[in-house]
Amino acid sequence: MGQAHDVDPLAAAIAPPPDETPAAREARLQAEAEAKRISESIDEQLKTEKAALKKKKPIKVLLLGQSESGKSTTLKNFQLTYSPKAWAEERESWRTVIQLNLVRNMNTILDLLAEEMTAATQLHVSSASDSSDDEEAPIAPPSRSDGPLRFTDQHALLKLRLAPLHGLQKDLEARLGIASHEEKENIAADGYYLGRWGIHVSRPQEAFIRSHHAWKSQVMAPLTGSSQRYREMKAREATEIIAGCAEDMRAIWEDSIIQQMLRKRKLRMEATSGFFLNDVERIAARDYEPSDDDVVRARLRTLGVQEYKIKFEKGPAAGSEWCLYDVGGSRTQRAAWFPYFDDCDAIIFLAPVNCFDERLAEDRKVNRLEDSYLWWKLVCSSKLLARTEIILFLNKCDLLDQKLQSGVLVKEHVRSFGDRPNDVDTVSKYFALHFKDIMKRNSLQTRQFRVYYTSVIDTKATAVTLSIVEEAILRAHLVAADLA
Ligand SMILES: Nc1nc2c(ncn2[C@@H]2O[C@H](COP(=O)(O)OP(=O)(O)OP(=O)(O)O)[C@@H](O)[C@H]2O)c(=O)[nH]1
Ligand SMILES: [Mg+2]
Repeated sequence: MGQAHDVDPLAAAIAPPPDETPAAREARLQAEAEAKRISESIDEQLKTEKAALKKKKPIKVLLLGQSESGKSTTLKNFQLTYSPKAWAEERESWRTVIQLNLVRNMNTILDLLAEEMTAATQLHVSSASDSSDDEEAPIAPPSRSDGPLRFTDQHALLKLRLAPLHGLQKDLEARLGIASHEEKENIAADGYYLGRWGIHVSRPQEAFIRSHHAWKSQVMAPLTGSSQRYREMKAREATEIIAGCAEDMRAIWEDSIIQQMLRKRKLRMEATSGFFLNDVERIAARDYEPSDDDVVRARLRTLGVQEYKIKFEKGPAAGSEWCLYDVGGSRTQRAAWFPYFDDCDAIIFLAPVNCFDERLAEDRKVNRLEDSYLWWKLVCSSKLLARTEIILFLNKCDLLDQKLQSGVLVKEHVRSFGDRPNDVDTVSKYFALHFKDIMKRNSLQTRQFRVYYTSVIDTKATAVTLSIVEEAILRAHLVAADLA
């Protein structure tokens, strides 16, 4: 009885008949082998289809790095290099942003001028000690070691004539759907210190975008009837005001007392984001068309995470679609990065190397280079990114070069640098070694350290870098698909 229970009914059902002839056995074995072959080929096909599907999925690339590291500028380089038709179609929409950048540059100077002129008059009236508490001041107060600024009536006149630019700034922001006063606490805390000698001068408040679709459609989307006429009228009005102010803007910018004032305030306008004052004449022309370089240099802060789909028109990835995610880089926005780590093919991490002597406005105790190291470590050690390709752009090498040439010594800010030569090559390689070391220590599995020394406002050089990066990302995507 016990034995009867041990017989497997299925095995019994498929077992060959006890009286099977050799010919029948041969036929059965052949049929079984054929069935196995078909089953294996179906499995193989399923695997290939799954991999093909994964390969077809858009490649996802995340651009990470602190604010003003150059993420949005890198994204623009991707668009310019790989999607030139779409880029050309959008170029026009950047005119308003560039006008806004220029007007804001000038208003920064006018605000300082107003402050200095008031201070100069007060100096005559009273010798009362003004507060030296500059923590909250948007721009550093005048340094007392500089000589007095000898303003003339001409300065007062220019200031008066350029007064309409304040209203125009608001108008342009409104046209772009920009909320420059919204979330003021974030914005106010988001100015870096541009002090040439490490003295902390925060940059003027910036406007930001929530959605690139939104602002582009504000200036580009076809409208009808009175809305379209109103928009065209506002655009013409802005162009006219700027054209009318062009000469005065140039006069202010080139004025020696104004330059002295900026030096005194330790504000290097040329190093600030979205600087266009050297191009006043060109941009203020009524028929101004933004050049590729202008668009690449135009500055709009990113808020949140912006998704860009780029259809590659050329290169090894031609025909494929990539999803690039451009994120806001200030500290308050970094929590929004994490959900995008999942299912991401590659990360391009931007670290500005010129900022070794600057501090975060969000936290004035934190050095900007240290902040990059910290977030690089977080990215390298993330479990979700364990198999993601990570590429490092040590960016703003051009500004690093300028800073070193102006006499800033790295060893005074990064003690471990010691007595190495204070040149751009040695300094950037030294920083790269540190990033490499962090990656090695913190990656969950061995990964290749891919580093590029970039100045992403140089579109030609960046196109070359991107072609190498493109291949690496493509390869990583295919390998990941085959492993899926
Ligand atoms: N000189 C120089 N300027 C650069 C370089 N990269 C970016 N910039 C400028 O730096 C400013 C900030 O660049 P963005 O690309 O807007 O910075 P971001 O990382 O997107 O900043 P958030 O949107 O605030 O996170 C812009 O005005 C750029 O033109 C560079 O390599 N060299
Ligand atoms: Mg950005």
